[in-house]
Amino acid sequence: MSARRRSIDTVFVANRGEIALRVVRACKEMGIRSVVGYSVPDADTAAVRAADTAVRIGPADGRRSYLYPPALIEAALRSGAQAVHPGYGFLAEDPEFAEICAQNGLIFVGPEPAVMAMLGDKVLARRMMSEIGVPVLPGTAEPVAGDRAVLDEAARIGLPLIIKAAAGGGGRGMQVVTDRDALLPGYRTARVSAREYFGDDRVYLERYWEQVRHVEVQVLADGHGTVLHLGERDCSVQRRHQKLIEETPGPGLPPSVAERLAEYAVRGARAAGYTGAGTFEFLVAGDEIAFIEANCRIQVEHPVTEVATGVDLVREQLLVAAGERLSFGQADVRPRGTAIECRVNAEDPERGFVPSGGRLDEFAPPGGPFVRVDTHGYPGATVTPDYDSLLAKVIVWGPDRDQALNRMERALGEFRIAGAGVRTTIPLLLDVLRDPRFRAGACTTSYLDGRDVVGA
Ligand SMILES: Nc1ncc2cc(-c3cccc4ccccc34)c(N3CC[C@@H](N)C3)nc2n1
Ligand SMILES: [Ca+2]
Repeated sequence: MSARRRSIDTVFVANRGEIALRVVRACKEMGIRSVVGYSVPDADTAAVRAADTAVRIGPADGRRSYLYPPALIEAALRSGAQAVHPGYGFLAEDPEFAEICAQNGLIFVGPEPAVMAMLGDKVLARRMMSEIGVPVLPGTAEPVAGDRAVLDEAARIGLPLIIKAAAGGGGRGMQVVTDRDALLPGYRTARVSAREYFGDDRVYLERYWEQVRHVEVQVLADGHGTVLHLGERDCSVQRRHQKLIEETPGPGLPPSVAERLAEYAVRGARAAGYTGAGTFEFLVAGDEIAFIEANCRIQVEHPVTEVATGVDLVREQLLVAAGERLSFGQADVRPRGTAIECRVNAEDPERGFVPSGGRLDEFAPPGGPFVRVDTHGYPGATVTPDYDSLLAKVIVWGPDRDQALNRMERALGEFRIAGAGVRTTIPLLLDVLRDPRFRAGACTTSYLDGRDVVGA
């Protein structure tokens, strides 16, 4: 069934920070009116300043603003919007919110609610991918229920294993179990975390794969049967499940493995009936691949793919949401060179990465050839640690990885950020960029945990 075309002349942005500004910018370039919803502390942010209009949606507390559908829907309807862009985080992957938008005659910029619900359930997503022949790790076909089941399934799967929330994502609440005695305590902890973080305590087991790389594939699908991939992003350099550096192509990734990853992602998106921009995450070691989860949102690191391919993913999201056919095919997607993103967080690396907001007395992003900075910061802005600590994303392009890395080092060195109490992760990023092991492209997911790196 082909999507019908629906005209969008106003978009309500149900988000904040740099991604809200990113959506506003795409709207401006498309001649679409943008309306940003903001909470009290966000009244004078870059996104509010850039949007055509802005509507206050509630207090600082996310549960009564960015996470509160009645406030968001009411603001969207009052602003005359036909569509709601959820960004990432908050309600971006919440099927109920997508459903509420539809019930109120609003186009939700993302996949259908049922598709989001299926892919957002990690057990269902794993099962679907396995059924269409995509490799997954040994694990449970259902959420585990009860101590006996945990012990039996763990004996079948083997150790080490990882316990994950079925409704989870991004690594939050995961428990890695290396010996049998830690199984039941790990199971209980995982269930408490799952209930606390996601309001759903179902957990499942997977064999834990160490010394792997974390590689995700960007897909883009319209409502007329076209499903494309836009290449991969290596996200192995993370700290406590917070990605620090993302890059394309995957360093040392054999082309045959990259092709298989892309094919698996397209196969999964097509099987799920996916529409819009989505990401399929895999673990990779050598030529071994395992699917782990899918994301139904635009991701923080989407600029890496935009810079390498020249495709504006937010523009494409809005066109697909309006029922348009994609204007290009797979043969037109030709990633070039190397693109790298570093996330600059307002955290203090010297003090355990505690959030370190404050007034930005000095804020001068880098520039020069092939440097892009996506940020909501500006001189005089106050960065509130009320929400997340992401302050800026520095993305660079180079004809090869070495030149891109040199450019990133130069750009980060140029970034001037100062203010009372404001600290950022730039020093840590520079350390990583200068680390010969990172330069050699040999980092696995355990790199920053102090556990070492292995050959690519
Ligand atoms: N069966 C199995 N084995 C190893 C894994 C390794 C990761 C992983 C991926 C990237 C960074 C990590 C840092 C610490 C611990 C784990 C990771 C992982 N993640 C973490 C976040 C989410 N996107 C998927 N799932 C895994 N699953
Ligand atoms: Ca995820």
